[in-house]
Amino acid sequence: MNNGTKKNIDASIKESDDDDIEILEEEYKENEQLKFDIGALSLDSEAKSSKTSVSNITTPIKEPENQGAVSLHLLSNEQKTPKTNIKFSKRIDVIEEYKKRVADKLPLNLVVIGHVDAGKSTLMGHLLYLLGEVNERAMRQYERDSSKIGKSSFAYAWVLDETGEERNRGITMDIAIRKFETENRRFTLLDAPGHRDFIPNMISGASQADVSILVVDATVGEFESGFEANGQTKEHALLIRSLGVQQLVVAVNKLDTVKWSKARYDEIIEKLGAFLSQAGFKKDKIAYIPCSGLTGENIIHRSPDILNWYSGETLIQQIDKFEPPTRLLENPFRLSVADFFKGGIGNVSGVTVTGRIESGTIQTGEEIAVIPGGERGVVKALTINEESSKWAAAGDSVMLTLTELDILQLKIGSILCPPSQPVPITSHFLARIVVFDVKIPITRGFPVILHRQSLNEPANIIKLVDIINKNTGEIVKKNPRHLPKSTTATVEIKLSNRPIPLETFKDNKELGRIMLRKGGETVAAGVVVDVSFPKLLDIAYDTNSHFALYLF
Ligand SMILES: Nc1nc2c(ncn2[C@@H]2O[C@H](COP(=O)(O)OP(=O)(O)OP(=O)(O)O)[C@@H](O)[C@H]2O)c(=O)[nH]1
Repeated sequence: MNNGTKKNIDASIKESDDDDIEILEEEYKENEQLKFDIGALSLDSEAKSSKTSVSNITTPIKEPENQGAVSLHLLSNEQKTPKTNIKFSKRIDVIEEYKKRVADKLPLNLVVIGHVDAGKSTLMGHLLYLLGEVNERAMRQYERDSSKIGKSSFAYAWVLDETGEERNRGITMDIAIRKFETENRRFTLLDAPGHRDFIPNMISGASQADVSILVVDATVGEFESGFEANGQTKEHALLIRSLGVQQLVVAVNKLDTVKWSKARYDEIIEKLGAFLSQAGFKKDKIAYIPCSGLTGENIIHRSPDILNWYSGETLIQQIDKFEPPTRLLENPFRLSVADFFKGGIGNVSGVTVTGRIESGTIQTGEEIAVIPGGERGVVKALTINEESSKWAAAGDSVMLTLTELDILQLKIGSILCPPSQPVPITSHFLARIVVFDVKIPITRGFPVILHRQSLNEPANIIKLVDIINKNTGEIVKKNPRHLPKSTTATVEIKLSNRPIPLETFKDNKELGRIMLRKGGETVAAGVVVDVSFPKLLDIAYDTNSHFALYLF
């Protein structure tokens, strides 16, 4: 294991706690050797992969046809076992450059979540305005235009809700991205839609986040409807925790509607606190801020006669305290494609891909492969948050213009990676999941939509392997017939239409997280344990040619 990889693993160990979702991650930390043993399904994939020499030999990896019937498919060993200890002869020492960049202010991706109409866009729009990110003229224009259509209360929300449809409907539909800085942090703000119809967009945005603001509406009845079974407060909080977000600021918003009542504030934080601990947030990683996005109270300033019972931080002071996340800088480069289009950045022609770098680094001039497919392209231009750059690193949301690449080879959710270190693709894998508040228990064959970053694909839970005691990690039942709510379990999942790029959590904690949804509700979240399914068949295996024959 190289030092960088070890550092990443150590850091993720430090972050762990002992809650439901954390239990999944615990499995990995007990394992310095990175051996993995799940009951009868014992394997030692890291040991195997570390023996694999990573050569320059690369094989175009073709996406196999639909797996309705049994089909034979060739994969290279390299694809199966990406390794991290490769030295690139890069022109720029990106890790050094990255250190210089963050020495000044730490970059963080911040997602704002919460039930529909909790006031997310208004709060963040107002915050951007108070920070000087929206100029006076534009703000006055928003006020005039919103009042013209009888929606003057939405003026601050319009800073973020930019499309006509969003403004007319008064709801956020897609993720809005803005930048702002506090004294010690440089934020990329992702404003997520609260409406349940747009949860896939919310997942896509939240999967890019390091930290989060959860906005709750303090209005009598509104907090309650966001918090009940069908409300998005709980679902969003569970989703972001499952996506690896550990630090949370809860904005107890619209306190103006309850006359700045301390009793109401206390009631809300008590109810939420109990739930958030269950959802896996550590108490010392959650901060509660009383505020009003509409009046601006306690965003940057506080009037002592309004919140006279509160002496804590303002919203800005609190978010300035978010801690730096662990970036997988030394892992192989991985970018999950969030979107793509024909045309390039500036004068460069080509195909442009947007997404977040999940791990590793990239610089202009480098060659990448698109998985699945194996199509190659060369990075000709790149921007980080719309600013031109020669390089980018894990955690950056980027646009890459690629030349020599056929746009037809791109799909949302494809992974860009170095041709010598391709991400595995799989249509059948083993995962450890936590079952959410499901009405009907999960049974064998259960159909789901699998989410991984921006990718969503139909799949089935084809085998319930075991149920695990969430406190001890021990297997309490093998081959269960069903998985009721709150169970932690190991399951086999099979993609219905096509194989997808996926990595185990221990190889890449960003690409190794999945979310399972059904009928518009999130039914489970978890981590990928093994992607080398079905097991290698001894039909043909030629160690010299670096090829293994797999049966899908
Ligand atoms: N009284 C009061 N109203 C607020 C406050 N914040 C937002 N609102 C109002 O609540 C409504 C919804 O606000 P938005 O900011 O669009 O809510 P949202 O959470 O972004 O909505 P979605 O993104 O669609 O989920 C608007 O009418 C706002 O003016 C507040 O602090 N006090």
